[in-house]
Amino acid sequence: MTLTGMMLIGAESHRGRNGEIHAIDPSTGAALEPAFGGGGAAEVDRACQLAWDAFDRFRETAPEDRAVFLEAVARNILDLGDALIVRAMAESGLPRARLEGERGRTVGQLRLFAAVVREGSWIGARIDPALPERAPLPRPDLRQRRIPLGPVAVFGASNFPLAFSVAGGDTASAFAAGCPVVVKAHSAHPGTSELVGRAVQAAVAECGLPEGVFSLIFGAGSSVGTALVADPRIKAVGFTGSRRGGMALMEVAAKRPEPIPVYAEMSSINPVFLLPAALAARAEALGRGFVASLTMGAGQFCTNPGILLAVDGPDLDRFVTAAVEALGGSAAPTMLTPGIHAAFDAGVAALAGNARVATLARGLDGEGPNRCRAALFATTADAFLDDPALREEVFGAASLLIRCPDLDSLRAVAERLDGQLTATLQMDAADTGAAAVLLPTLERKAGRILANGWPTGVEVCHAMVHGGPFPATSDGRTTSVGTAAIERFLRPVCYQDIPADLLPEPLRDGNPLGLWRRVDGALGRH
Ligand SMILES: NC(=O)C1=CN([C@@H]2O[C@H](COP(=O)(O)OP(=O)(O)OC[C@H]3O[C@@H](n4cnc5c(N)ncnc54)[C@H](O)[C@@H]3O)[C@@H](O)[C@H]2O)C=CC1
Ligand SMILES: O=C(O)CCC(=O)C(=O)O
Repeated sequence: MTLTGMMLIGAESHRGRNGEIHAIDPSTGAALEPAFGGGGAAEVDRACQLAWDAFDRFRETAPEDRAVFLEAVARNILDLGDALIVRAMAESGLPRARLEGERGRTVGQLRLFAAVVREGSWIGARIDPALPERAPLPRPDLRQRRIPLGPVAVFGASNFPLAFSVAGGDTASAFAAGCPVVVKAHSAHPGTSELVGRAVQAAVAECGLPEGVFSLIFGAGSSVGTALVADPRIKAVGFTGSRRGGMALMEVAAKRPEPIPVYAEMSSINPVFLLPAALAARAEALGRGFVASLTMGAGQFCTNPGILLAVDGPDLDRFVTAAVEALGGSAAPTMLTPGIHAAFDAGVAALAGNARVATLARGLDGEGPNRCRAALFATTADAFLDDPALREEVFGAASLLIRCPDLDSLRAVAERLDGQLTATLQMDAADTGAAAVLLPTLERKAGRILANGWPTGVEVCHAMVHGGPFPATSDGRTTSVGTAAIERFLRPVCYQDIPADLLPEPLRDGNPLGLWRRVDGALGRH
């Protein structure tokens, strides 16, 4: 498929006239063809109107039809073949194996949501039949189901050009819920976005859905994103990116005459607790495992292990020796964009220049622009507690070890952490007591707590939580990965004494869709 540089507004291709966006190959710094025309208020207005016009029909599609649509998107993405991978490699600097894996995850995610839609428990059907004889007052007939919120604005993330972008988790879960989607493409990978966007657009047509189910808009700067979130026909937002960007969009959403939810996944430093018995038993292996997790993908994961906490002593020194050796030999991969590289270098320079922070190791330097030289720093618990700057995310392969005098101090540091996507315990059986003391704190701080693994690598499944209290996300009640992500785009409606022939199918007597329903309190397929 030849790239056109055009936006996709419903069924049409449309060239934007608000400036030009060129992808940059971060490994060379060269601009890639074609130029993508930026959108503006007119394109946002048209896409939102089409999405609104599509909403009532799309939301009432039968579960089977919506599932078939999600599967068609997955199939069309695969049908793009190697051209998609080649373009994504050029635009992101990410290696082939990583992008092929990410494509598998993206397609798997769409198919998983198709299965969720068919299974139907997301509808949340509840029926409390009327009790006309109840004294002192009769109970009316009450039936509840969940309906989609309305058109959703999705912001593609730079660091996952497939799995968190045009047809990524936000889009898949919004479609599954029955929401039309207007995507604001990330300017770092416009070609990848157009290719995937065309795969979605074709699936909409193949499935006979209204064209407004999907649109894709380009735009440099903040105006397209702001206009999209401000548009009254948009009813929710999915975002993965910087804290500054997420907060700006939350503000736009909150200031609307009708405020809307923004599900923004923003910044996390993902503490790893190296507990004493685990350190004593396997300090060297932990050091190497940590560096592998830290440096994977140039550390460009929001789940990257950005701080380590441990009680100071000889076992921690063994860990440091192993980590320093591994990190000192780590190659310098290309980062996603010149901006992300510059932000990484600035964050590393700030840590290196902090008088209370020691530089333990730097990775190898590399040829060419935008290389990520990994970095490991150390500080004390007191310094960490005193200096809020040490709690900020440095996006990329940089981490800070906090040497604590004892377990009480380690817990005090944990108490002062901001909200996190993950918290990791490296522990042996003899650490169970220390872990039990930390656990309530970690539950309050993080969306996912792991033992004896590393936080990078998020399984797409039913039990996953990829979320957490602010600032990890704007709404810690939800997840952006896994099937529970559908919950973000639904709200309950109760039908009281509504005549049977007006009731939506999921709530009709006889359970025509064969759903799991809670009838008079009892859950069953009735
Ligand atoms: N926590 C995470 O998962 C991630 C964090 N980042 C952080 O974000 C930094 C910049 O990377 P980007 O991926 O470009 O993220 P970004 O937050 O700058 O941009 C993401 C998207 O939001 C839009 N946007 C940003 N600010 C906006 C505003 N004020 N109004 C309207 N739209 C706005 C952008 O146009 C883009 O489409 C990185 O250096 C890193 O620190 C980046 C990727 C993932
Ligand atoms: O590691 C993953 O699979 C997800 C990470 C993520 O959401 C991110 O880096 O933005």
